[in-house]
Amino acid sequence: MAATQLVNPDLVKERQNAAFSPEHLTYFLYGGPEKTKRKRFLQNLVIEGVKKLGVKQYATVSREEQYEQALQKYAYLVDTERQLGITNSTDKALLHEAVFPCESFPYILQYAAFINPFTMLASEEQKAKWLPLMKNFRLVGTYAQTEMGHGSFLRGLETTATYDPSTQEFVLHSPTISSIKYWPAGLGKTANACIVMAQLITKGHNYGMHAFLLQIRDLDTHQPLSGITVGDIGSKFGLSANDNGFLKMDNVRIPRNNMLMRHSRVLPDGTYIEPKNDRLMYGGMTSIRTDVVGVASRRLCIAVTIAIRYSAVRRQSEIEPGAGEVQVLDFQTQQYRLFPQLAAAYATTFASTTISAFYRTVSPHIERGDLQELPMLHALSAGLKAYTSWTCADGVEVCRLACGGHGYSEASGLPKAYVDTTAACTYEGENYVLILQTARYLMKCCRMLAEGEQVPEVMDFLRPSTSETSRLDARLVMGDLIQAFAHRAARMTRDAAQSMQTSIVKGENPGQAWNSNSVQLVAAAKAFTELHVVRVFAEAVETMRGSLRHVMESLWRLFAVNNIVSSLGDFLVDGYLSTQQVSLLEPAQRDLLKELRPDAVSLVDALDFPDGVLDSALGRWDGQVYEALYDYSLRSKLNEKQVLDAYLKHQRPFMESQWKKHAASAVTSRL
Ligand SMILES: CCCCCCCC/C=C\CCCCCCCCCCCCC/C=C/C(=O)SCCNC(=O)CCNC(=O)[C@H](O)C(C)(C)COP(=O)(O)OP(=O)(O)OC[C@H]1O[C@@H](n2cnc3c(N)ncnc32)[C@H](O)[C@@H]1OP(=O)(O)O
Ligand SMILES: Cc1cc2nc3c(=O)[nH]c(=O)nc-3n(C[C@H](O)[C@H](O)[C@H](O)COP(=O)(O)OP(=O)(O)OC[C@H]3O[C@@H](n4cnc5c(N)ncnc54)[C@H](O)[C@@H]3O)c2cc1C
Repeated sequence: MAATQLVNPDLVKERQNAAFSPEHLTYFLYGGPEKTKRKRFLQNLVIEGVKKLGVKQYATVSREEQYEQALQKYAYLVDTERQLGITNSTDKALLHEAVFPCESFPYILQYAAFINPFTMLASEEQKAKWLPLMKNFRLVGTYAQTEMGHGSFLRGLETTATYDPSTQEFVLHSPTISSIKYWPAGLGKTANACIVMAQLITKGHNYGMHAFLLQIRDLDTHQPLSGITVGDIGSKFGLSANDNGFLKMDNVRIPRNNMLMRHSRVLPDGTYIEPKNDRLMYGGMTSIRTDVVGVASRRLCIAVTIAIRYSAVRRQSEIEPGAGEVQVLDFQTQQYRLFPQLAAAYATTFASTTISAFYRTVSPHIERGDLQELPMLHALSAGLKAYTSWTCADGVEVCRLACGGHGYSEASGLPKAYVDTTAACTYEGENYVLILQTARYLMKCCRMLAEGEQVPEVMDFLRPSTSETSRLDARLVMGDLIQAFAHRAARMTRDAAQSMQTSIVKGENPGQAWNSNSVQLVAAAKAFTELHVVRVFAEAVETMRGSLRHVMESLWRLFAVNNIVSSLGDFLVDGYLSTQQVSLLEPAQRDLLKELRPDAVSLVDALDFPDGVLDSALGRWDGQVYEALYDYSLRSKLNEKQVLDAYLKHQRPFMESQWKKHAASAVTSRL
C-alpha cells in the first residue's frame, strides 16, 4: 500500500490493536516471504496493466461490453504470462484472480476443461498433433457434455457418435431438441472447437459416453462449420462475461482419429477396445472439482474482507445512549454473523490446499494405471466441492446482507461475488448429486468394514469407538471437539446404512432403498465432509506458533463450535453430548466472538487481497468508502446526461396525460 495513502482512523486503530502479525499469517498462506513478495508483484503488475487498457469497471457496463472487455483482458493476461515466462499453476491462478476478480471470462475452460481433459483422454499421437494448436490458441475450446435434457445423469446423454467403417468417420448427431448441448462455458461465440461427450455406437452396439474432439467453427472466418448450429444461451443470473452456449450437430462427420483414444479405442473396422476402467472418462470432472473448492473459498475470503473492513469503518447507532455512534463491528449480532464466515473462509482455504495436494499426489498413480486411490479421490473431491460451494455461497450472502443497504449496490463487489459463487453449487455436478456420490463411498466403506476389509486411514472414524459419550468441557480442547465431529459422522453413516438395510428387508430394491434414505445419506456425507474440513483446519493451526497460533486456534474453535451449535440435534440425538455440555457451547461462542473482535481486521488483512481484486467501494484497504461510493454513483450511465431521452419519450408524455386527465390544467415546470 502507498505509505501516503490517507487511511480511515478506525482502520488504523484496528490494525494497531491486533495481537498478532498479519504478515506472518500471510506468509503462512502463500508459502513464505519470497512467495508472498512474488504474489504481490504479480497481482499489482496486472492490476496496473489492466488499468492501462482503459477497460471500464465491470459493474458499470452492459453484458456485451463485459464480454468484449473480458476478451481484451484475457489477451493482455496471456501476453503478460508469456513475457514473464510463467508456467507455475499458482502464479497463473494469482494472475487470473487479479485480472478477473470474481468474474468469469470466455476462455475460462481453455486449460481447465479443454486442454486438461484432452491431455487425460488423448493418446500420445493425438497429443502431439493437437496440443500445440490448443496451447497456442489456434484451437479455442470448451467441454461440451451437458445437454438441455441431461446434465447430472450422464448415462442419459442423447448425442450420438456413430462409427461408419466405410469412410472411417464418426457421425456426430443431436437427435432431439433435448439432446442439444447446452451450458458449456465459452461455447456460444468464443470457442472454435470442443470436447464433445457422446454415446459411442459401433457395429450396432452402444458403448456409452466417450469423448470426441470437434471443430465447430472455421479457423479463419470463425463461421460455424456445416451441420453445426451454435450460439449463446442468453442472459443468466451472473457470469455475464461468459458466452455459455448451445450446440446442435446435424450428422457432422469427423475422422475416426478425433475420438480421444488413450483409454478406449475404435479400430478402423469398427471393433471397440474397452478401457481398463470406464470411470477414467470422468477424470476431467474430478480435476475441476478440486479447482472449484479453491475458487469458492477465494470468493468467501474476498467477501469477508469487504464486510469486516466495512463494518470497522461504518459507524451507526449507539450502544450506550449519548456515548456516540459505534463501529457496527462492535455489535454482537454483527460479529455473530461475520466471524463464522471468517472462520469458514480460512477453513475452506485449508481444505482447498489439501485436496489440491491430494489430487497432485494421486493423479500420477492414476496416470500409471494404479486406480486404488481413485474412489477416495472422487468421494472427497465431490464432497468438498459441494460442501465448500454451499458454505461459501451462503457465506458471501451473509456478508452482503451484513453490509446493509450498500451491500446491495454493485459498488460493494458483493453481488458479483455471490452470483459467481452460487454457480459453483450447480456446475461441475449439482451439489446434491455430488454429495450423494460421497455417501455412496461411505456406504461402501461401511460394507467393507463389516466384512473385515481394510479401508483408507481417513475412513477409520467409521470403526466402532469405545467411547459413546464426549469428554468435552469448558476448555474446549481441540481433540474433544474433533472427536465430536468424528462421532457424529460415524453415527450418521451407520444410521444411514442401517436405514438402507431396513428398507431392503421391507422389500425395496437397492435403487428404491437409496432414494428412500437419500436425505439421511446426504446428511451423513455432509457430516463426513465437515469432519474432514475441521481436521485439515486443525492440522494447519497446529503447525503455527506464538500469538498467531493463539488467534488461529480461537478462530478454529469458533468454526467448530459454530458448526456444532447450528446442527445441535445431530450431537444430542444419541446422548453423545449431554445437555450440560451443550449448555457450555453458546456462552463459549459468545466469548470467542469477543476474543476475536480486536483481531478481525488483521485476520482479513492477512488474506492479502489488493484493492484491485476486492473491486469494492466498501472493502478498500484505506477505508475511504463514502468517497468511493459517491465516485461510483457519479459514473452511473444514467448520469451521463442530466435529462434523459427516456424522459422526453416516455416520462413527460405520461406525466402530462395523467395530469390532464385528473386536473385538466397545464403542466408547469415549477411547483
Ligand atoms: C491461499 C492459497 C493461495 C493460492 C492462490 C490461488 C488463487 C486462485 C484461486 C483458485 C484456484 C483455481 C483456479 C483454477 C481455475 C479453474 C476454474 C474452474 C471454473 C469452472 C468453470 C465451470 C465449468 C463447468 C463445467 C461443467 O459443469 S462440466 C459438466 C459437469 N457435469 C457433471 O459434473 C455431471 C455430474 N454427474 C456425474 O458426474 C455422474 O453422472 C454421476 C453423478 C457420478 C453418476 O454417474 P453414473 O455412472 O451414473 O454413476 P453411479 O452409477 O452412481 O456410479 C458409478 C461408479 O462410478 C464412480 N464414479 C463416478 N464419478 C467418478 C469420478 N469422477 N471419478 C471416479 N469414479 C467415479 C462412482 O463412485 C461409482 O463407483 P462404484 O460403482 O465403485 O461405487
Ligand atoms: C454457470 C454454469 C456453467 C456450466 N458450464 C458447463 C460446461 O462448461 N460444460 C458442461 O458440459 N456443462 C456445464 N454446465 C452444466 C452443469 O454441469 C449442469 O447444469 C449440472 O451438472 C447439473 O445438471 P442439470 O442441469 O441436468 O441438473 P438436474 O440434474 O436436472 O438437476 C435438477 C434437480 O434434480 C436433482 N437431481 C438430479 N439427479 C438426481 C439424483 N440422482 N439424486 C437426487 N437428486 C437429483 C438435482 O439435485 C437438482 O435439484 C454449466 C452450468 C452452469 C449453471
